[in-house]
Amino acid sequence: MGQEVRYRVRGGRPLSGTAFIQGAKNAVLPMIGAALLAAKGRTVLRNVPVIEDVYRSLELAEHIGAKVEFHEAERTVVIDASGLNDPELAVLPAEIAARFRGSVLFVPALMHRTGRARIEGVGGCNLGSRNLDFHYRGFARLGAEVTEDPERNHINVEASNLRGGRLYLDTPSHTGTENLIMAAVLAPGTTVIEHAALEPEVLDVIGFLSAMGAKISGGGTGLITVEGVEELTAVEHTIMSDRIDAGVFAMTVAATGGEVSLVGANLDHLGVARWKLEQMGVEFSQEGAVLHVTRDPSVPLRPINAVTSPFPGFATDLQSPLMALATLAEGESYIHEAIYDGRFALADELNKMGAKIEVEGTRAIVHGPTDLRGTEVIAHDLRTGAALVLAGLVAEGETIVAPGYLVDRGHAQFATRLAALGADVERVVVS
Ligand SMILES: CC(=O)N[C@H]1[C@@H](OP(=O)(O)OP(=O)(O)OC[C@H]2O[C@@H](n3ccc(=O)[nH]c3=O)[C@H](O)[C@@H]2O)O[C@H](CO)[C@@H](O)[C@@H]1O
Ligand SMILES: C=C(OP(=O)(O)O)C(=O)O
Repeated sequence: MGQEVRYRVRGGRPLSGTAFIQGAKNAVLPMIGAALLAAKGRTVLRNVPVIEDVYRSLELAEHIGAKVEFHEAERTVVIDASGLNDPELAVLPAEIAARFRGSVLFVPALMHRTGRARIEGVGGCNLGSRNLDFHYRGFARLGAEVTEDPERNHINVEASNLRGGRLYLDTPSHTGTENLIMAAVLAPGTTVIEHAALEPEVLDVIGFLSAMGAKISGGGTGLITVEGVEELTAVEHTIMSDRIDAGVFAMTVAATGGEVSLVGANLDHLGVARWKLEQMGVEFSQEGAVLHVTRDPSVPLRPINAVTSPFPGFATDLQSPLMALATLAEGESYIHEAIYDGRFALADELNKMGAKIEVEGTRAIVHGPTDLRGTEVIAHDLRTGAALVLAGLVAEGETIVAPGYLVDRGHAQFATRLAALGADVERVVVS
């Protein structure tokens, strides 16, 4: 039997001090995929979060022929993709690819560098249905042949002759936008993508690709135009800070009370989450690249209504910690999950801790305030895990959150960074 990671949390301490916000998971994963588009040279990525999804992504890059170095102490990744040209290796095997969502972001590099790709599985958080039809339909409109092998559950992509085309997304898919841009950057001619995502990570990826020599305009407007170029160059890039990590830390301070400085956090990147937290009683002040978060524990938190939507709307990835926070607010909070049809697994876990949450379809009513009690709870996905750690920090007694691997997928040194603020939390490895 392998090792299992758990988070052991004891509640009751206010937080204070400084937390360092990690580099963005949802920016580094597409950038590792984008680095593979450079046929020569070495790409250097800085401010890389030391998280499980990055390890999986680098394993996958090596598997298809790239050379990678992860200098963890320096949070720096070096990628040499000059060896990525063997069509026999153009396979994303389920044992790696099915463990994280970002594996789908390797398809454009495989299409351009080897002319083909076989996808044996794509993972990610289990949040209900998570289709990839926008990606595959877009690749097909650029000239790829995409076929499904339903018996083996594989997708085969043949892409010897990609060219620009007119593309659209039914909804502004985050990785869908990144993937279609990456498929277009080396395709001769002009590509136009309508209804593109506006997330800050998408803009960071566009900045990275542009530094590599790609010609992309319209980032942040919803209508992106890409002029295909012949080659891209390996460059150095510093990953933006992770707005979801920042949001989780801000909500944790909101829960425990206290005063914390978040180094690298950008209030503008929180979108509507900023206004919702302010309505609940959190105070923010941005001082250059440091965000101060304060919550007076003697003033009760106010309840909230929130509906998740693409940026700058309330981020679905912050919906779980918001639900945990709402259990402490004085009154009823209403949460509508409008991105995913299965992202309320947290409610039952919080109810085990004494919360009173009713779920009907994609809507939840949180009846607060409740006194949470520590117990053993299940992290069904990455943000459920983080939200349960948050709940544990205000619960009476001890809370055990497992499997911790899911938290480690997206939050680097989570326990260490919380403990530096005074929290009683440990990451425990059991065999
Ligand atoms: C690695 C990464 O960046 N992950 C983020 C990314 O996921 P991801 O890019 O997978 O999320 P999308 O924006 O694509 O998904 C949004 C919605 O569109 C649907 N859809 C998407 C693509 C498609 O081809 N067909 C389709 O129907 C999905 O099922 C979902 O309901 O954005 C999500 C929404 O902000 C975040 O929760 C994830 O943290
Ligand atoms: C849903 C998430 O990630 P992924 O898309 O990588 O599963 C997340 O980060 O909360």
